[in-house]
Amino acid sequence: MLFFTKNLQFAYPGQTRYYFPDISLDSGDSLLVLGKSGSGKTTLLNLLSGLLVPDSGEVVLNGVIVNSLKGVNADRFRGENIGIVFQKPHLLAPLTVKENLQMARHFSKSEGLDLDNLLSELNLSHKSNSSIAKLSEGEAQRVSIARALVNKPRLILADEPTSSLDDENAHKVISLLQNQASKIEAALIIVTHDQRVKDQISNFIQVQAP
Ligand SMILES: Nc1ncnc2c1ncn2[C@@H]1O[C@H](COP(=O)(O)OP(=O)(O)OP(=O)(O)O)[C@@H](O)[C@H]1O
Repeated sequence: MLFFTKNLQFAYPGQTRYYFPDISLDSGDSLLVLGKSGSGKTTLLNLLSGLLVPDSGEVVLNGVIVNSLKGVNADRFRGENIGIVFQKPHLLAPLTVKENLQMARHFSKSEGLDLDNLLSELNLSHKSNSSIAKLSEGEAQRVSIARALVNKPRLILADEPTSSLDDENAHKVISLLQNQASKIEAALIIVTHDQRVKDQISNFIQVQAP
C-alpha cells in the first residue's frame, strides 16, 4: 500500500476530539474527502501532509511514518514526496511562472519532472516567462498544480481546487489532476465540499465535526 492512515485522532487545544476515518490508497488511486464547512477537512489534510501532528494514530507514505518525522526531516520529506495544491495559489508574485517552478524544484534533491514538458502539459508554455501578476485565475491555478507536481511526489493533496470554478473548468481541473497523478504514479486526495466532483471520482470518505 502506497499511502494509509490508521486511527487518526486530533484535537485543537481545549476543543472536542476528531476521529478520522482510515484511508488506504495505492499509486494511481484517487480519493475525495467530503464534508461541510468547518467539518475538519483542512485539519485532516494538514495531518496527512505532516503540517499537524495527530494526538494518536499513524500516517504512512511509502513505508515512512510521516507523523514521526520532525523539523528539517519532516520538511524535506514533504518537499520531496507530497505535492500540495492550496485553496489559494500562493505563488511568488515577483517571479515568473517558470521561476516559481524552479524555486519549488530547488527545495528537493529528487530528479523531478522536466519543466518545459510540464508547462506544455498544463497548457502554460506560452506563459513561461510571464509574471504571476499577469495570469488569469485559471492560469494561476494551473501553475499551482504544476508546482505541486514538479518534484514528482508520491502523494498529491488538493484543497478545494474547484470551489471557484464553473462546471466546465471544474471538470477540466479534476481531469488534469487525475491524469497527472496517474502519469507519475502518485495517489491523489482531493478535499472538497463540491458534490460535482463525485461525478468524476467515486471513491470518497466523509468527515464530520465531532
Ligand atoms: N488552528 C486552529 N485552532 C483552533 N481551532 C481551529 C484551528 N484551525 C481550525 N480550527 C477549527 O476546527 C474546525 C475545523 O476546521 P477546518 O479548517 O479543518 O474545517 P474545513 O472542513 O476545512 O472547513 P472549510 O470547508 O470551511 O474550509 C473549525 O471549527 C475551526 O474553527
